[in-house]
Amino acid sequence: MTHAGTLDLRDVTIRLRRSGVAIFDGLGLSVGPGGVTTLMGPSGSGKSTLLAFCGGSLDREAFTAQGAVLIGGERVEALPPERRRLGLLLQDPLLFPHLSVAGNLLYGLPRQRARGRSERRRIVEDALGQAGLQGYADRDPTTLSGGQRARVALLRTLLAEPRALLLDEPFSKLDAALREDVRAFVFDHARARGLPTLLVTHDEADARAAGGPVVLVER
Ligand SMILES: Nc1ncnc2c1ncn2[C@@H]1O[C@H](COP(=O)(O)OP(=O)(O)OP(=O)(O)O)[C@@H](O)[C@H]1O
Repeated sequence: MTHAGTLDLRDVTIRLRRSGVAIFDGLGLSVGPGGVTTLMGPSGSGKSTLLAFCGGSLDREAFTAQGAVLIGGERVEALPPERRRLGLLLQDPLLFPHLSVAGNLLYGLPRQRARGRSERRRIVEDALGQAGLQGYADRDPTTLSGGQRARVALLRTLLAEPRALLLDEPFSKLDAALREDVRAFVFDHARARGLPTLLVTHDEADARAAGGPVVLVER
């Protein structure tokens, strides 16, 4: 199933509440279906803050924010995070330790998709097969390697059928070889599904692999 659309930010201004300093002032950007836009900039320049604004998890006690976030033309900035249908991946893949790999994968699955036990099993096996993780359904996620956890976290995000991806340094803890594999896996999926993707990274190789425009965020 594809969820083609664009991710647009319009006239986004985010200020530190205490000082009134603007971290972003009238920012606009547009990511097309399957495109990846990379945000780069020094530590503290506001990259994660911008993703939090898009995803609906901005700390409103610390920041004030104005502007629009549109997914496929629909304004979402006033919706609660779970209704924005954005896939967020962070540096540390957060898998639920009390659930199996299959339990983690099925966690965000839209209810109408997984009717019976065998259907759910098929969805899990298909997803694991795509990621080279056949046979991992019943594993305890705490026994997986970093790269395997990263893949499971990505599969879980994709199975939840997001309309766009927000990636906050999701490759930075992986060693070089694995990093290339997981990166290709993420970008290939984003392209194949037509998902617009915003990537935060400090790594120029990530930006090159993403292939899209790079936005430099200044302090
Ligand atoms: N909860 C908070 N309360 C007050 N200030 C905050 C809070 N979170 C972040 N900041 C400030 O907002 C600015 C932007 O931080 P942010 O984490 O978005 O930067 P970043 O570019 O993602 O940095 P890094 O590359 O280190 O992850 C920084 O000046 C930071 O100190």
